[in-house]
Amino acid sequence: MQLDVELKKSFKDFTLDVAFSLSSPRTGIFGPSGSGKSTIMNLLSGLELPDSGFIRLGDTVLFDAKRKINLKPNQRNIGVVFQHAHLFPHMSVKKNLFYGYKRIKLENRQIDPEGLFKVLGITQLLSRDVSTLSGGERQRIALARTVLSNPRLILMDEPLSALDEGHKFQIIPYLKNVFNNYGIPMIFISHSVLEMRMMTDEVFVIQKGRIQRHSAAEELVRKSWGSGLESYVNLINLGGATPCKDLFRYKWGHINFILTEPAEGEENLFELDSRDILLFKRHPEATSARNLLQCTVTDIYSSGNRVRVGLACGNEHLIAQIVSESVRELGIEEGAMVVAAIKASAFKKIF
Ligand SMILES: Nc1ncnc2c1ncn2[C@@H]1O[C@H](COP(=O)(O)OP(=O)(O)OP(=O)(O)O)[C@@H](O)[C@H]1O
Repeated sequence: MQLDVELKKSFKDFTLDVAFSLSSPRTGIFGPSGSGKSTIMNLLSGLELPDSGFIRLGDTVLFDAKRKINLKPNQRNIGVVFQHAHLFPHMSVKKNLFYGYKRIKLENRQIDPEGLFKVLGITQLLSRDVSTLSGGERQRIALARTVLSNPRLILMDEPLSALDEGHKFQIIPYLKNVFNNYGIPMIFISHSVLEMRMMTDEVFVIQKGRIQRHSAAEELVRKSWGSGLESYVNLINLGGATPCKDLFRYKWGHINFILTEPAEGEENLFELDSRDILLFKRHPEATSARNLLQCTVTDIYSSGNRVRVGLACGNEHLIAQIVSESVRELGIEEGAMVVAAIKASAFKKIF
């Protein structure tokens, strides 16, 4: 699916002026509060009228100021998930879900509801009253309702920001499942670097109504010193574990990791704080760290007295954060060989 956009919109004290084309089906729009993220969503979905420009989705022109084309929101076939799930409070989950579905033309009902409910893990919630649901459950219902309308594109406007950290991480696998199962392209808005990294492949960075940068999500995170993140967090997807004495062995490419945490199923996402990776020039003689990896330094980013060191361990990549004094002492430069030491307890399970 191709989306090409060129839009201008002025409010009293703010002007949005953006032009972009999506090349990835999982794209993020990232920027600080007031930068114009929601305005872009509102223009794309047809809730706001642009002053000028065009929006093309595949071969359909949704808006073209010059040609005076402006499809109504319900003609655009774009689904929107907002920060707060707008559900009918007096109806059951099932009634909420089928309220819109029944109004969809038969030929457009291409999503099997039962299958979708399984993918989103909401089958057991169907008879519940909406008022009894948690925030994360409500967002999954809102997403199900959007997907049932069989949209060509889903816009997610800060869908996780109203959730606490625990619920946020619980819902992310469901969002990914929907994407993996139905392949509906999505634009994900957030000012969280971590969410960008987990939910998107490429990111448009917007500031003061203009697109400042277009980069891979991973690149954004690696360079996001100024975003308030104290340190970089490595996200590591590991399969099932085998017990190893009283610890657990996981495979990561050709590497074996020893962790304190057991696996739950065949997909386990762990975070590893870049500050929890110690670097040595040579293999240390004796250490309490259970994981010692021979790595090549690939990148070095400095900010003040802190330095992020990109490491290649075979085909896998990690980022360590050390202080600039250590960089000098260890003679760390691109291409240098180092040994990374990681404690078994440094891996924290997200889901
Ligand atoms: N209808 C409107 N009338 C006047 N000003 C508006 C209107 N909608 C948005 N704005 C202004 O446009 C600017 C961008 O708003 P927008 O909601 O797009 O930002 P955002 O990046 O989504 O912010 P946040 O992350 O806080 O939601 C803000 O200064 C906002 O006050």
